[in-house]
Amino acid sequence: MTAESRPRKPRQRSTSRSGNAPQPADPTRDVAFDILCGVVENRRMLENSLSRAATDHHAPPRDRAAAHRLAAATLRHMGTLRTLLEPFLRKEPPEPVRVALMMGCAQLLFLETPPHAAVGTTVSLLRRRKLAPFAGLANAVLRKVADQGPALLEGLDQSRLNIPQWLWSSWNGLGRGVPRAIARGISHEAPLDITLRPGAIAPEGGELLPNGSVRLPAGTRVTELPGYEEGAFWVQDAAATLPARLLNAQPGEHVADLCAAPGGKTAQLAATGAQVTAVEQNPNRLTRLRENIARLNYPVEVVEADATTWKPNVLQDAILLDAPCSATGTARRHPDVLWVKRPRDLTALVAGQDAMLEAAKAMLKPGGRLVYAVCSLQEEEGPARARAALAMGWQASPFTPEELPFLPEAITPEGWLRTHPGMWADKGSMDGFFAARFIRPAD
Ligand SMILES: C[S@@+](CC[C@H](N)C(=O)[O-])C[C@H]1O[C@@H](n2cnc3c(N)ncnc32)[C@H](O)[C@@H]1O
Repeated sequence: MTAESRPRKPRQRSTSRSGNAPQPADPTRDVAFDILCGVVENRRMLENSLSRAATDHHAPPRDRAAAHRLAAATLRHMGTLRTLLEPFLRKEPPEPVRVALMMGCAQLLFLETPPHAAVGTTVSLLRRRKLAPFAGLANAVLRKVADQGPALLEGLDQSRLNIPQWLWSSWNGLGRGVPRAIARGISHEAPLDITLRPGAIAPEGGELLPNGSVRLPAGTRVTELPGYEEGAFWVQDAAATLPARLLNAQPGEHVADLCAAPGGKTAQLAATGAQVTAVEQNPNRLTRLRENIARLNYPVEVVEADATTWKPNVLQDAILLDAPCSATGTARRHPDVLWVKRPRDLTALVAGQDAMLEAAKAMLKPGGRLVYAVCSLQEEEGPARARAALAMGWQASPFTPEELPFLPEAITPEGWLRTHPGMWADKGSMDGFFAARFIRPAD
């Protein structure tokens, strides 16, 4: 039974102003509901709503984590849930009511919540949120879904329904069958991947992946693993380890990590013995980066700066540019990305990526190496940026399959890296990354 499916003991009671009986408090579902309304109604990213909602509802860490998983499960199956509910709704309900119904359905169909709990808590939620007139509808609809839902699911093309049309079409360019493979990869909660500090011992129960990452079951709380406080490892998806690996930093080299927070790639670079400078602009993320580097105790210089204007004291031997992007490659960990991002968001992101590619030239020694990386599946942010870099005067330095002997299929004919959530399907999948390597030509 998952954390969010456990029947909860009412801790306090809140009285609805609609004149109904007092409703039991349920911070898990209150927080999940707020997160989902933020995504669906305001295109707000899950992480941006979570802290505020958890504070508003006085949700302790356990409820916060359960709310996160419940909201993520609803978002992961949202296309399916909308379609499945359609025949049970004679009139279009207000969007918050639909959100509550989808959350109830997700519990019934994907989280093994007992029907009485899924139905009862949804009815209570609507009453707490001044949506009491829809409580009867929710009761009737969710009871029907509990009965008929599993059979109805079998007739639905869930992979197709759970991916917005514009993303599905954009992924067709990745190859025949790839959009469906990606959709399948996204449909499961992602496991926890960690990268071990050299010489550290893997926590018990972890699976060693071919790239050296250690994979733990979804829902594992990283801070509770032995070795976390001592800095024995850091959180990093298996695919996210590849760009820094392909930069091939050497002991003593000056290496800049542009756009560094929360610092997974910074840690990888520091572990090689290179002299690493981590550049990050966002103050909140900078704090996380500093905390992570302090926990890992690596001698990294952390700089608060804009990567488009930062000037290093010495020209660098190598640069990793992990540019801000649409993050569509991380949809299995952040399914809100699917419903928050729009095609028009790409314009500003692409302009920023080009500005960083241009600026990085002046930071590097002639002959120095640059790896450009994005956790995006979008052509505009990947191959198109690699071509733009060549037009800016960068010289191509293609990756070879021999550099990734455990994943040669991720190296494209152009010598770029392309991973996606359809890869390593038998092992629990991986995030989508694009990377390309360049050399700064001699002047
Ligand atoms: C994809 S994330 C980096 C992930 C990181 N490299 C890692 O492996 O943990 C992109 C980061 O770029 C930062 N960023 C965005 N614009 C920036 C800029 N102009 N200069 C420096 N950092 C920037 C964001 O705050 C964010 O932390």
